[in-house]
Amino acid sequence: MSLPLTEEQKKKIEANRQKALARRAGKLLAEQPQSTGSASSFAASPSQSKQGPSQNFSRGPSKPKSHSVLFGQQNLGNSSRGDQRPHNSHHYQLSTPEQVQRIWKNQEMPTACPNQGPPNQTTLSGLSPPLAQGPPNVSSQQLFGCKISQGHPQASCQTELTSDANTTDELLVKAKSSQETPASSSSQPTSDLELEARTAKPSTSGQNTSDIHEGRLQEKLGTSPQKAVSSQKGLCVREGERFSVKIGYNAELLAVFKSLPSRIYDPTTKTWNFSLTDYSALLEAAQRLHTVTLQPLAGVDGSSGGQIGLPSAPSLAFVKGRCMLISRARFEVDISYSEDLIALFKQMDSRKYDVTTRKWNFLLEDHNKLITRARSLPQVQLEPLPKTVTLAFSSQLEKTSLCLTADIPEADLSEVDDKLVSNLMPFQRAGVNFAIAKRGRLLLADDMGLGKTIQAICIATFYRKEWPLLVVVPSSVRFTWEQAFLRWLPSLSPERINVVVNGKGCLTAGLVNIVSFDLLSKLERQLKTSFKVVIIDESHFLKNIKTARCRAAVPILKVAKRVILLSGTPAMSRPAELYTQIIAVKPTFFPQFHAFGLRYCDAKRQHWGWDYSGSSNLGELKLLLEEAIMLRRLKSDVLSQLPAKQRKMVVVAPGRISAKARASLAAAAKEMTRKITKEQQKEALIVFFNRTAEAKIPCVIEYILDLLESGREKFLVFAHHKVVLDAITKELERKHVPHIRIDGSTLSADREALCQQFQLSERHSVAVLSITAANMGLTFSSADLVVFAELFWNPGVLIQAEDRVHRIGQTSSVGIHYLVARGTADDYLWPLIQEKIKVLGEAGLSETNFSEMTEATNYLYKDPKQQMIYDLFQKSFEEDGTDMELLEAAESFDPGSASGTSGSSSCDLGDTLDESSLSASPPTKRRFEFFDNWDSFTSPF
Ligand SMILES: Nc1ncnc2c1ncn2[C@@H]1O[C@H](COP(=O)(O)OP(=O)(O)OP(=O)(O)O)[C@@H](O)[C@H]1O
Repeated sequence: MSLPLTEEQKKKIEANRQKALARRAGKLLAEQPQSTGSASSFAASPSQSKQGPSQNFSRGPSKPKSHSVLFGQQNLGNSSRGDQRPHNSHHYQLSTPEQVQRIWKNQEMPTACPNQGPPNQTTLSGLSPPLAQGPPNVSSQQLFGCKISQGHPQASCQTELTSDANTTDELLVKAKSSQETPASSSSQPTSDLELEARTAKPSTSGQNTSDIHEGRLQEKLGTSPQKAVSSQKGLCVREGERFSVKIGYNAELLAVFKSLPSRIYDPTTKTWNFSLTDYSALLEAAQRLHTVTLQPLAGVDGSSGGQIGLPSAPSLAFVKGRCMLISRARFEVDISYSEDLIALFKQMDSRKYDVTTRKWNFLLEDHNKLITRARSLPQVQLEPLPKTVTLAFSSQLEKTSLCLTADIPEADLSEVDDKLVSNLMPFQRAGVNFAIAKRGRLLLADDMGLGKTIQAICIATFYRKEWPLLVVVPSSVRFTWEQAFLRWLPSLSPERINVVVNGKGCLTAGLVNIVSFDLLSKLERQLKTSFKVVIIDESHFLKNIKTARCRAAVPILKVAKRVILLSGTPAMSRPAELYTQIIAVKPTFFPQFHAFGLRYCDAKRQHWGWDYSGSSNLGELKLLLEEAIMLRRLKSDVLSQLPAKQRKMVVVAPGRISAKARASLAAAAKEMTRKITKEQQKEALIVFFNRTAEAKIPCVIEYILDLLESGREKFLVFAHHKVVLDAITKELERKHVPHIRIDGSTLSADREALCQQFQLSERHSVAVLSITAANMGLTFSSADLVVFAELFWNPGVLIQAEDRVHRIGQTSSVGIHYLVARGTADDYLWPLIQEKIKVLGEAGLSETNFSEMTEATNYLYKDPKQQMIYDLFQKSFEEDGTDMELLEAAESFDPGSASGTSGSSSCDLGDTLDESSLSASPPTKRRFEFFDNWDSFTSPF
């Protein structure tokens, strides 16, 4: 109990109170006898007593009397503008920049505050990270190592705040003298000086610093430091509907924490947090602990006694929050309750209150007005929308259009080849309009298979006057792009297209230059002048700035006038992956990654640096990207415009076929053109067919790996030769890609189970299937892509195989990719298939038209020998029994053998496979189940 004060004591107290230290006052309070319970009231803002989470506060018995005032004010003027998030509020702040600098110089510890500038950037509010509360089951010894480093495992035991010690000590001495009497807890308001003294000792663990100072103080006073260090200081910090306690490890307090029902331990900040309903109980329990002094929530008194005659909390209430975009037209304010702010909100004509989120939202045109007026409220700190957002939506900020979609004008495409323009589907035309409205800089992120290629060619052609054009693509699709240019731009002569095939190629040899990512990084130094128009296919390949491909592409994109990025999966797992693509399109958007990371990657400071792997404010990010950079349509959005099946001929890179494989192919082709017996010719054809399989393996694997890297999750790969099936499965195993395999050796009983396994799999999955053994009777409708690694001479079988995914249960448009390698048997098989389909179509037996994909394949049969081979193919595959011979040859083909139907060693297969992948497999039970099922030529739908 306090003794009555004499007049003289009161005067002395009044004189010194202005310089008293908060810590000392807290200590004195902790030493006061506890009062008995009575009904508590929240002395914080009146608003809190009327509305908001505080309405739910449980009312508890008596509380410490002056904590909330002594610690309740913060030096608001020093708050960093970026420091908006309640859970990052800082509790010890310095009064002057000089103090800040002095302290910072002595402070090497990284902070845990995500609201700071980039790593190593010194800012005021970074000075006081939350005190580390010992995690469960971790002793203080383990956690802190030594006393001074308490609060942060990284803290140096040598930490000393020498530079400001004199100033602080002086204040402490004065404070001490003022506290010689119990009147130090008197009812006078806390002065600025007192606050200054209190806040002049920031540290990573508040307590450490103050302990040092108090230790010095005790030394100066010749008293024992025992008392000064006996009580551990901490404080409560409001975080929306909850509050956290920032304090070093204290076993007794930890036991209290664990007794509270709403407790949550946050391992990132190493603090405990609680529901406000447990606030009174916690303060009361902490009050009983002699080893702990807890600063209550700013402006809130959870006790019955409340304040010790000091001004009540309304004037101390302080709220921080920020604006978030919630649609093209509106933004929302995310902030805790403030009566003044609500009054301001109510002045806004466009105000709306969302009862679900319990937040207010406004038209964008009210944004600037609201922010300006909120700045005049001293206890409100409202962060505006980021500059990038306000710039992107500047027209709405001036005057909000209520239109929820941007008005995109129709582009004039009269200069673009009519063949292309007239073939654009309506949504593709809209995509081209969007791109041109964005002046040729965009990320076209349409779902896979929606025809990004045709749109990109159209957009690039709109800027044809600025060509030469650079097209950077995954290596496996270089020739597919060449085909697409030839197909859609008849005005472009084939010689003007330059596909760079190796490191000796020239990047600028054509009007259209197509290069792989990897070759670009080798050849980019060739560039003397910049490309003004650049297309990047699968632009998510650039997601990691540290990769060679990204380092090569980004400088080219920076200087290009038009940048057309294409990706069906621009970010596969986290927003951070979008960053390079965003700055490639708009370098002025978030020029520093850290700002992007703070807002959209939930950036968190860890002991090793910043962690940007999270995600935050995704709704706003999506709106921002869609407004300024990105166009994304899903298949489901445009399904009515899509055909049920979209076939694509993928010309696989001939460069991948090794010289030796090519030589053996040429030898086999030559053999077929010799005047030999029918039997010999057939044998030569089988060799040619087998050599084709062997030669295609590296290209096939490259293509499959590119698909996986592009985010294709589930697809079917059909092949015919066992050696191809083996190589694919081996590679998938090596890459740990889940897959199933069904071939001639799979038992009937297992087929359905494997099929179900694939159907139900939610992750990546590839079904590796034999064309002949798995082309019918199985349903794989959970996939929407089929890849034919090899061609098969019987189109009926191919279409049956396609229909494993295109069947009842399929809700999407299905993509079919035929991998075709030039200079192989595919040169003959492909037209053979087309020819057969044509005949069937004429007979009304097929709606399928393969030829629509192959208009540009006019390289065939310029040579009479090629015609001879084609004739042989035609004859052989029409004769009864040939199928069986070819099938058996495919099954038993062993690339390592020296027989007439094999020959070269496995090292002929190119540079992506190791020898063992092609080793002969044990004999298997043959099972050729296919037969012509002409019914399947008509769509089941
Ligand atoms: N307007 C069109 N007319 C005819 N065919 C089209 C049209 N649009 C797309 N296609 C065809 O659809 C198939 C898929 O197109 P494309 O390869 O451009 O898709 P994508 O969006 O790039 O897919 P992915 O992301 O998988 O690469 C191709 O065979 C293409 O020729």
